[in-house]
Amino acid sequence: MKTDYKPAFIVFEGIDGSGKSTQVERLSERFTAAGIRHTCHREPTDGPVGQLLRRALAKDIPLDELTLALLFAADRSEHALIIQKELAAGKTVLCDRHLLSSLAYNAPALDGQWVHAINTPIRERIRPDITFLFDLPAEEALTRISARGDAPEHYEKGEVLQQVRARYLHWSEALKDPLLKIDASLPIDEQTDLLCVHLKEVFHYPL
Ligand SMILES: Nc1ncnc2c1ncn2[C@@H]1O[C@H](COP(=O)(O)OP(=O)(O)OP(=O)(O)O)[C@@H](O)[C@H]1O
Ligand SMILES: Cc1cn([C@H]2C[C@H](O)[C@@H](COP(=O)(O)O)O2)c(=O)[nH]c1=O
Repeated sequence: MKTDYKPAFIVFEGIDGSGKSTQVERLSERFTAAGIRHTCHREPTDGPVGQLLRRALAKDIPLDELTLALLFAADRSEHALIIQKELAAGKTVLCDRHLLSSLAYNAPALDGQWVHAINTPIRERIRPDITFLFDLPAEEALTRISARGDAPEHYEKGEVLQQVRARYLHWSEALKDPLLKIDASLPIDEQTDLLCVHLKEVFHYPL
């Protein structure tokens, strides 16, 4: 069995409540147990632009869709520089959301090609080696979100998440980046096993 893996940029995507953060945490635990050096990231980031975005998502400050799309790209631009450094230092990067989120969420009011265009310089800096897309019907995601007990954020509404899910499926084909769609209704451990099998078979991670 080959185990000569090189550090990869691994992205987790899907609608709110689809289970991304849970899987980042589970995969991180498996990586730690296997001695794989890695770091966990998320977008929006915890940097200055990301913090502003989190306030807008929590409905603390009103920002329109154009401003949000520009801020998500700005936050990602800074983030790409950090990710490049982590990879160069030999660490695998697990990232909760990246470009596909902008295409899925920020394109309804705006032209999808324009959202793609403002992110193109970032794509030239960094591209995911693999994206795991956690696919779940919006109603199931909303049930999970309300069970979590947090106040619903800016995009956490049934009709919005239904459209976001459809745009995820469209853009995941259109981008042509390496992507594995996961049935997010499966039990948590079963999904983590699927991720590990893929990373072992395709990227030779010692999992
Ligand atoms: N496979 C699963 N089956 C049932 N419940 C799950 C599953 N995966 C995660 N959950 C639960 O669903 C809720 C949402 O999961 P999680 O926070 O990981 O989703 P998320 O995609 O990161 O959400 P968000 O984008 O809103 O932050 C959590 O309470 C989590 O424990
Ligand atoms: C990166 C990114 C995110 N969003 C949206 C998607 C979610 O509703 C929130 C982030 O919340 P999470 O609990 O951390 O998943 O932000 C977006 O609209 N565009 C983006 O580029």
